[in-house]
Amino acid sequence: MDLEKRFILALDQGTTSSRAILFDSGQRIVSVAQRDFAQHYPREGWVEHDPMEIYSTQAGMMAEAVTKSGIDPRKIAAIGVTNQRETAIVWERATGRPVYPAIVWQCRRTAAICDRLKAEGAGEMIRKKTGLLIDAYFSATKIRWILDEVPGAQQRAERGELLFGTVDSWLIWKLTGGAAHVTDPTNASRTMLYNIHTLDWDQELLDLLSIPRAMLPEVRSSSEIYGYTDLCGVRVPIAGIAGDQQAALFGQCCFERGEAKNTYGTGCFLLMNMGETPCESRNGLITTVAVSRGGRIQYALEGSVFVGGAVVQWLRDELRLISDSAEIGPLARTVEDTGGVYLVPAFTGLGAPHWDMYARGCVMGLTRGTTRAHLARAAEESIAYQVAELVGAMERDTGTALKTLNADGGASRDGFLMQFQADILGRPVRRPAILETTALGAALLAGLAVGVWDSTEQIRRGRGQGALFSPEMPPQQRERLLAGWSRAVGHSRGWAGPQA
Ligand SMILES: Nc1ncnc2c1ncn2[C@@H]1O[C@H](COP(=O)(O)OP(=O)(O)O)[C@@H](O)[C@H]1O
Ligand SMILES: O=P(O)(O)OC[C@H](O)CO
Repeated sequence: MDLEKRFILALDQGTTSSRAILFDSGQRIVSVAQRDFAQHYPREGWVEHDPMEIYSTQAGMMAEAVTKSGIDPRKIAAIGVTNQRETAIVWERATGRPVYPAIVWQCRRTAAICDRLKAEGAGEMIRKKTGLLIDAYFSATKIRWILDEVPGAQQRAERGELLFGTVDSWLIWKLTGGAAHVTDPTNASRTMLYNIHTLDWDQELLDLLSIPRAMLPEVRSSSEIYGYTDLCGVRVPIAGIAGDQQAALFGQCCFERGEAKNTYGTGCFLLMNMGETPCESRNGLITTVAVSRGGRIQYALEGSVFVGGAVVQWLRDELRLISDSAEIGPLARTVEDTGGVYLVPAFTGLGAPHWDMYARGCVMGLTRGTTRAHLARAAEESIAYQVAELVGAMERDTGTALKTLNADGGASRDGFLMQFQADILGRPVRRPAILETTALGAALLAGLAVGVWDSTEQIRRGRGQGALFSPEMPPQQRERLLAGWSRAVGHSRGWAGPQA
């Protein structure tokens, strides 16, 4: 019997769904299983997930992807894990029970803790050590909130009874039956507790937020065996971890300094590989770890937009303007422009480059003639404008122009969006043949650890061609539209601030 281990299973635990994708050693998708899970919005600006549902959907999809493929699980060489980042989970070491729902990266409940840190003048120290700006986005203040609000949690954490993890740690702890409490630098660098220069949890930051070190996972590389799990009756190593945006960077073959990608998922995340030297942003971007592999670390410059494809979901689920996400592009195409309408989807504040926790969404320029097609188009365009702002900031920081934007993620299926993105950037947008670059990145990291692939050069050689969208919009029109966008953003700023 041929039992050559030439398949890799990627677990892609995203903000809105848990996915498992089986790849073969030719980097081709063999099977996909995906399930959405519940989003909880208990108060204005709050976002929570149920950690048990994160785990059960992910474990279910893992088994389903294997069953669907019909492949003998003994041929699966390893599992790679990639995940929504920053989302904070605290659970009991003894029972595995979460003490509170997962506080999701989008959640704004810790804005007041962030304001306090800023007022204490911690911003510069935090930026220097972590590469981040103080924002409710990152995990640290979410952990602080749980330790404050769950009775007895601080004392229990100090006694070593509670564990913290981002979603990767939580899943791996569950999948290994509590044997591995680990993470990797790409996830650790999103917590605001990890020093990206010493590559360790930072005691000064832990003291600042009174977070006991005993809660934190061990930080290992992004590509090595962390432990084993039972996959359909077979013991399979878990051998890759990366936060989803860093996984997509790797999955897009951005292995070298200067290579960049933008993922259009729930949010939009532009990352550029900066090589082995971290680059400090002066334009509202953050510095983060791109990957840690074979004793080497690479850094990335990142621009994070909180609401990207999520604006499409909002039109579908809340406004009910469309019944399926795929309808938005064709609907937007039915009008030549938005009729002067701008939609700023600052539903959970604004991320890069504005970093305004108190911004809220607005629609500007409505007239009697505004139709649902105009609104749909304005929503689509808002995704591209936000990404254009990131590209501008990145180009100012690095002093080099991006020749082509590599795109991926669920909303990059949308041809209208890709074309408008190319138009508004005045640069071509390249979409790869496999849009599941996040899962692919995790699979590659795991496969490299167990010898399915030998090198990144081999991986790059194995890539097919994708689609190219070339800019067609005249420059004057582009500038006029971008100026309108800036004015609209101005109206959304500070709306829900402490004075409001
Ligand atoms: N055909 C489409 N056109 C526009 N947006 C889409 C389309 N298909 C999916 N999306 C959007 O893409 C997002 C999902 O992308 P995905 O990469 O799966 O996200 P995540 O990993 O954040 O859960 C959703 O916000 C959805 O609205
Ligand atoms: O779930 P996604 O793909 O939108 O990614 C979420 C990010 O990791 C948040 O930083």
